[in-house]
Amino acid sequence: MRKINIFDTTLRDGEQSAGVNLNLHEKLEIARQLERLNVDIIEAGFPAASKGDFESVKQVANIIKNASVVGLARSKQSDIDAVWEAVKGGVSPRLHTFIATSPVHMKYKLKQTPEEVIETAVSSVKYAAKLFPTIQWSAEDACRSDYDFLVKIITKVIDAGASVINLPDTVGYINPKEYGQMFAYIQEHVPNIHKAVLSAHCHDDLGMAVSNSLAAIENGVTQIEGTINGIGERAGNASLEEVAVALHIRQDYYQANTRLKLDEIKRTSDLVSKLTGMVIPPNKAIVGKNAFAHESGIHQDGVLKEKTTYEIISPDLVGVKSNSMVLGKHSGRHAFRTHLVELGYQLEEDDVNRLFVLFKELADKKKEITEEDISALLVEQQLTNDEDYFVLTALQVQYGTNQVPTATITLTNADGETIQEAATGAGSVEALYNTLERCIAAPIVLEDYRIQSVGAGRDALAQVYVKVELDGIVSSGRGTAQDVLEASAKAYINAVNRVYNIKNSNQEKISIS
Ligand SMILES: CC(=O)SCCNC(=O)CCNC(=O)[C@H](O)C(C)(C)COP(=O)(O)OP(=O)(O)OC[C@H]1O[C@@H](n2cnc3c(N)ncnc32)[C@H](O)[C@@H]1OP(=O)(O)O
Ligand SMILES: CC(C)C(=O)C(=O)O
Repeated sequence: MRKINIFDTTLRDGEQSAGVNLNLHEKLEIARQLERLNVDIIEAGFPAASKGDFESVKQVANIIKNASVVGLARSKQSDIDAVWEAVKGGVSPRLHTFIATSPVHMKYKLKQTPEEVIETAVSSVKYAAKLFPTIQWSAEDACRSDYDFLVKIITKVIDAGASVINLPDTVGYINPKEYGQMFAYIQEHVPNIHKAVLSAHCHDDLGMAVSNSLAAIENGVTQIEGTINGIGERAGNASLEEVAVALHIRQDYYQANTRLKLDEIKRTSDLVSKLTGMVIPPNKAIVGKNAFAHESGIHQDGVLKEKTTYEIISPDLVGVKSNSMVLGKHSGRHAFRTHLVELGYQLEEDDVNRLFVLFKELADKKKEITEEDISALLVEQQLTNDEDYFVLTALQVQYGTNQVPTATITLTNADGETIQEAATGAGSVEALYNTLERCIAAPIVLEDYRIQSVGAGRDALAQVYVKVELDGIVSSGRGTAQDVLEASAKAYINAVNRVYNIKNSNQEKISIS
């Protein structure tokens, strides 16, 4: 059985999904869960991109003990230095550096000749080799590159010190047969390729990212890069849970496996979905709500007689629980704490106590509290170290079938001042958002609004995700409440607060001495 290393880039390429921006606490929470899932490598960010990115890579490197933490860098000394400063405190620091190798990227983007690109790549790997024990080098847009040019540059970067060679399908263009052939060609023609681990990194523009990753494995690749739930730039990356479960279920065919604890998959997927606001489609393989639901009579009959008639994956395998314990207003601190641990959260006693108070408040309003409610509560209350520039103090919305909806809102700003405004709209949510825009006194464009219920039942919590644009910065926000309008207001304010936090963290680009 060949061992396949899993390189998780949820925190880097995953965060490149339009509208997703995770704060430091959220990144640390995801990193801890990735460690529980047992991924081999965590790409925690691009340290040269901003002070915030630098800090989060650094903190992830400091807390993760069972995976190698890597940062991304262009072929530039300042980017490489930023990665080193961020990851050097980690147990197994790594660099991931890249340069584009396709004719279109070299000519129009980099404005370099192929020979100059080789020179840039080799000199940056040589420079990095003085700092890093492990260097991964990627040929950006490898799949649209000339294969003989790839042979030439790969041979030279391995000689310069790279020990992992990644050939990404940056634009999601290739198909499985071609991707396999490309890796076969490289192994046949690069004389020193035995000194390097081969890695695949696929995008899903044509819906082939997972198939391409599996084809790469069939052709000698031993490292797969991807993200949880397949999030990422444009149509996303290869979904790691799909790759890992495909290898497990079809070991007979692939003769390869990962180290992942597959029963941590569902929890990881839920956490990433909640924190990024990227909702999982119900029919998504492995982690979708319907992935284990048998709907039609003939299927149900078959499953009742023998599960394997229609079930190739057991829900338990990936951590999907059929029976979740229900908490209510009579539950005590022990049951609550046990529940948090089962959900994978290790919190300080003070945080447990603080959340317990909120849990009791919710339990007074809601008959049964499910795991989903607790996760929503946690995500809402726990994972924010952002500064609150605006806090919702009071909210009133008037709505009647023959009346213009009107909202009145009171906010408190960072200086402790009270702001009160009222405005109308075509509907209640529009009235609410027109009023909030007045309170914040800045032009805010609402780019996306999504609402879903947390769990089932009439008293289910409402969870709202919004995407707003303010001063050229796009940010997502979320809010949870029993009332949909309160959840809508909270999500909007959360997104605006995040814009101000991003503006602050971007003001100063890091400079490493
Ligand atoms: C395929 C991928 O996913 S690559 C990773 C994508 N991730 C990101 O871009 C992270 C977020 N990015 C950022 O914050 C910014 O783009 C920064 C800080 C990295 C750079 O910002 P800026 O200095 O303002 O440059 P900008 O982004 O406008 O342009 C990129 C520059 O890097 C150059 N560049 C691109 N890739 C590379 C590379 N691998 N090596 C060296 N230079 C590169 C471009 O040619 C361009 O150079 P130019 O200014 O001389 O034309
Ligand atoms: C930096 C590289 C690996 C990348 O993200 C891509 O090419 O898609």
